Amino acid sequence: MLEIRDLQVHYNGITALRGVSLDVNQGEVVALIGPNGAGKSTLVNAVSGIVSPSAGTIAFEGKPLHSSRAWTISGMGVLQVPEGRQVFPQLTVTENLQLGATALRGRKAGIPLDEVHALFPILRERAEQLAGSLSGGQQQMLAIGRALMGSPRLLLLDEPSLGLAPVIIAQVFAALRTLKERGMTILLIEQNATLALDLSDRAYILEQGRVVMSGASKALAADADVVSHYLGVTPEG
Ligand SMILES: Nc1ncnc2c1ncn2[C@@H]1O[C@H](COP(=O)(O)OP(=O)(O)OP(=O)(O)O)[C@@H](O)[C@H]1O
Repeated sequence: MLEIRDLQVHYNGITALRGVSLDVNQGEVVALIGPNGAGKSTLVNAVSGIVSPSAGTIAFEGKPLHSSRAWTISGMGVLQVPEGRQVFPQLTVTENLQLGATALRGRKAGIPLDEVHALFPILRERAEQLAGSLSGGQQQMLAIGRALMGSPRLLLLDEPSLGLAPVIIAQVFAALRTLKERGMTILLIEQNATLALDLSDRAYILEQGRVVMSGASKALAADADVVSHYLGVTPEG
């Protein structure tokens, strides 16, 4: 569904991606893990058209994306939940959700508001509250709900656990698991490799702009090198 080949991105002389190739198949959850500055956000920002690659190709269902604008890409159903949520603080929860539906642009609405409310009941309870007054966890749920209102064919999630308490992370990831069980295709960036490998089918590990390892998430989670480098514990521990 998504095919990335030899992708390179530079920012004013800084090389962020040095030839990354990656695939996401329909119905898969694919995780992208790696340390700070590895290039994870750059990769999803290139997919969604926020940054322009200097070389390489990105194709979604066979159609090239690498020279398309963000507006065109979101209209194709490639929808991003950005790092740091970025909800509209002066709009209500419901208004934020309604804005998400503008990404449909003629495509059929697949996920009605009721379903978003069922997934995140707090968004119904706080429907008329300004988004800026929500807690970080509630804003994360709103940011995911907003993307769902655009009926994503590919959902890009950038660090959904960032800055959240463990109990809230568990709620967010339970909702993501429900989406996965319904067959949603997801590319998930996570610094918390344990969470990412637990949810995903396959994963890529990025370091300094390169893929250093990839494979089935279960196999990676059982690999001693991955455990000691990325899961924050020693193989014995
Ligand atoms: N707008 C920008 N201008 C200049 N350099 C940038 C810009 N955005 C990212 N970089 C640099 O590109 C590299 C990759 O950054 P990126 O944010 O993609 O990494 P990341 O793996 O997502 O890390 P993080 O978890 O910290 O977001 C880093 O060296 C970063 O400093």
